[in-house]
Amino acid sequence: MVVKEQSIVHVTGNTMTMTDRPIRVVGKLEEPLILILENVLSSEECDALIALASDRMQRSRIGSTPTVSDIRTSSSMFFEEGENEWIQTIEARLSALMQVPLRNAEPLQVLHYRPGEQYQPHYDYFTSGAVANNRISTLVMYLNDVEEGGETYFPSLQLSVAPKKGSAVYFEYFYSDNRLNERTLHAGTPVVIGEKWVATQWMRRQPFRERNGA
Ligand SMILES: O=C(O)CCC(=O)C(=O)O
Ligand SMILES: [Fe+2]
Repeated sequence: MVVKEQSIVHVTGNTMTMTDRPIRVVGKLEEPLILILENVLSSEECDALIALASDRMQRSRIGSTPTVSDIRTSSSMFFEEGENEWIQTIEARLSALMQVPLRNAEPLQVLHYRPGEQYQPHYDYFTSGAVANNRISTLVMYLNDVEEGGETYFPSLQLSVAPKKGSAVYFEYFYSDNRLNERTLHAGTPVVIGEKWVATQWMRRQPFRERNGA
């Protein structure tokens, strides 16, 4: 008998209604759980995140590596936890959607890719040594439409998600069978025409934030 492993997010039907807006489930892979979601952010929220992030972007660094890396050629920034009303509203929605308490959330990140820029295949969880409070799930939200390229690609699953403003891809990697976690290897393929803005929410296994309740 093949027993399906517990997932963090439970989905029934094609709409997730526990949040302040109806989020549509337009694609689903069971194991590892991957969801393609529409209507996660409103058009106004996407524009606001880009506007708020724009003058705070820096060339991305990988983890604590002090040097800029070719693995990720985009630029990025982090919002402060609940730093304004937009962020507060969005963070509350993402916590409900991802079914993880807000105190386990990392700060919301924004990434910007120009033509030719990409994020090479990687795991979002940390693989070096014993990590006490590792990441368990990711939501990548697309803040604009990309003319060509810039898909989120899962090479082990041969699954490609095209960016679409307000949509998102969710995946989790908290399985006891590590082969399932490893299938969440993913990349941001090079942008060919246009530019790409995404916001990423990572969740931790245990509380991570100082504020927003213990
Ligand atoms: O840009 C993408 O499509 C993927 C972003 C990503 O993998 C991340 O932020 O961890
Ligand atoms: Fe990633």
